[in-house]
Amino acid sequence: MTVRIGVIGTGAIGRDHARRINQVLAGGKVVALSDVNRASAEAVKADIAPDATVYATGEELIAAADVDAVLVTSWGATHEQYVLTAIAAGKPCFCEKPLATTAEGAKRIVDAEVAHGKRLVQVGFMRRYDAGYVALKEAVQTQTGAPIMVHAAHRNPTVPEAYTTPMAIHDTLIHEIDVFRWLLDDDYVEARVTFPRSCARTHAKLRDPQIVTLKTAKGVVINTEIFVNCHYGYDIQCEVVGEDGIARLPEPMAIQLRLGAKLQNAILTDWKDRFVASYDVELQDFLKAAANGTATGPTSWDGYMAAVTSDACVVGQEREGEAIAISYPARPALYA
Ligand SMILES: NC(=O)C1=CN([C@@H]2O[C@H](COP(=O)(O)OP(=O)(O)OC[C@H]3O[C@@H](n4cnc5c(N)ncnc54)[C@H](O)[C@@H]3O)[C@@H](O)[C@H]2O)C=CC1
Ligand SMILES: O=C1[C@@H](O)[C@H](O)[C@@H](O)[C@H](O)[C@H]1O
Repeated sequence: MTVRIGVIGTGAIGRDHARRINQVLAGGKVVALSDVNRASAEAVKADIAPDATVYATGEELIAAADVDAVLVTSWGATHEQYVLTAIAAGKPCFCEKPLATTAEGAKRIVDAEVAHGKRLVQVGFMRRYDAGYVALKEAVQTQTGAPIMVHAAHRNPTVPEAYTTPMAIHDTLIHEIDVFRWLLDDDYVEARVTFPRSCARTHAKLRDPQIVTLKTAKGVVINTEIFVNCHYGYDIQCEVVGEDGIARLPEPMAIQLRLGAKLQNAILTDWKDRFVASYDVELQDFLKAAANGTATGPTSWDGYMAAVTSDACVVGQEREGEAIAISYPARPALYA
């Protein structure tokens, strides 16, 4: 079966996911596009999906009879409305992170999906599909003993002026928040944020870098440095310290050079290149489940837990150094 896909939001990642579905993956075809900037949807139609219909609104796209499943890749603040509409229509929906920009919004999606009674939503936490993280999880579960600490870093070379201090949590750390819950099979109970002096390359609305410390229910302490003007590259680091040993996330494959009296390894500079393979695998997973009218992979509950934790971290930014407690309701059986 070919799953007929509608894409809402055809900017950077929407365009890239449309390309994946039409040119890389099996079992899907982009038949519908929508963007508040119609010219953007028309450009994706011209370049990638010539047979697609361009709709004026995301709601019209979701209602279209020939759309079997939906990709929500618009700005974060608009995700909730489209995911709720897709659930109401009973259509599988892949939603880029964040699932919603508030924990209340994410909870409304959880409640709607639970009321529907079947999984329909996959959240775009692609790191769970990264071969390095999958291998790391295997090592943590089978070799290094019970985890005690995690040391991590999320570094971007630069961010635009519009990127503010809370975005370091909602837009950037959110990947670590999700992937460490999955990696450790654990939940968070506490968050704390500290700021060293800001780096010279940051701007007025951004305190950069920052260090977020999360504590889990099993007592693991996770320290993550978020440094989004690090200048030198896009660098994702993670080391899990266990009872018997230490497991470290592999570096992306790179040719090692012995050149000019130096031993060199190139470092990537763009998140698109770092996680290109995981985006392919996560969307292939979505197409496979959508063909059966359902969804697998990261759940609405995972999106909700990430939103609850993000909110606590943002409070932690406002109350530097203070431990902020994290609490949430019981997990519904749909997400067991
Ligand atoms: N998983 C990952 O690694 C990544 C995820 N993202 C997420 O994907 C989403 C989109 O990010 P980008 O593509 O980088 O942004 P972008 O700004 O390049 O594209 C977003 C598009 O959505 C459109 N849009 C905004 N509001 C809309 C609405 N109400 N209805 C329809 N279209 C609307 C905009 O006109 C724009 O074309 C964000 O939530 C972002 O956090 C982005 C980059 C990487
Ligand atoms: O989701 C992403 C971006 O929105 C975000 O700005 C980057 O920091 C992340 O590494 C990338 O994966």
